[in-house]
Amino acid sequence: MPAPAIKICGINTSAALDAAIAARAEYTGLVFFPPSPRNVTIRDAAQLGARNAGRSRLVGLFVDADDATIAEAVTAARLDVLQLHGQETPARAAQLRAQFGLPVWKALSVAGPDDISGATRYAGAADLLLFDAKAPKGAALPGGLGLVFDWTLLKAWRGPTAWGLAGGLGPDNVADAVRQTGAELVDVSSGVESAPGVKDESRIQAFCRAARAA
Ligand SMILES: O=C(O)c1ccccc1N[C@@H]1O[C@H](COP(=O)(O)O)[C@@H](O)[C@H]1O
Repeated sequence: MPAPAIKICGINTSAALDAAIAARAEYTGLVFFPPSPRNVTIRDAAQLGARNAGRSRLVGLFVDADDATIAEAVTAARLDVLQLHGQETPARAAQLRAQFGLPVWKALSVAGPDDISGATRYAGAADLLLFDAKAPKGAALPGGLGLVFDWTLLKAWRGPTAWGLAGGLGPDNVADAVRQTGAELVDVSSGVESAPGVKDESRIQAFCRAARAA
């Protein structure tokens, strides 16, 4: 089984970006969602994009954002990928892909078997599906909560679209997650932090090492 690609999300400082790149994460993520403790301003995003300078593929995370918000972020940070983490429909995903000419990753909340089977509706609209745990009703954020879902549900996944695993991953469970699911990509945010929004360099390194050793 090939090692999964790795995305470290919620990068909001130069030190965190450098740590993710040093640990050879293929993707780094910037959160453009003001309620998140990981939210970056356009000014931060521009600085991080310039510092990244193509060393990792930069993913912009949006939650039901409008076109102007996405356009400003794409330009400022020189984003490589759009991650849609809200209620975006297949039509909206396809429209954003065409409009910005960038790959689109659609995050899907998983709580039961229907959430896996329903993902096929994004075939042809999204370039990658990111299966994440469903946030509880009333949660402040739709992701980044450190919640794990039942990975055995993924055994039923039969779609044609590339996919990745997110939700409650960390240095201690990522190898098991990869072995159990065969995920092509793993995505982590809170599991490599010392506090919400504060990335921990040693946890980033441990996560990447464990994911590759799976
Ligand atoms: O990280 C956030 O603050 C965030 C905000 C809004 C939507 C998604 C968010 N994070 C993404 O959620 C998953 C799982 O995160 P975690 O590893 O369980 O903390 C991941 O894709 C994050 O990028």
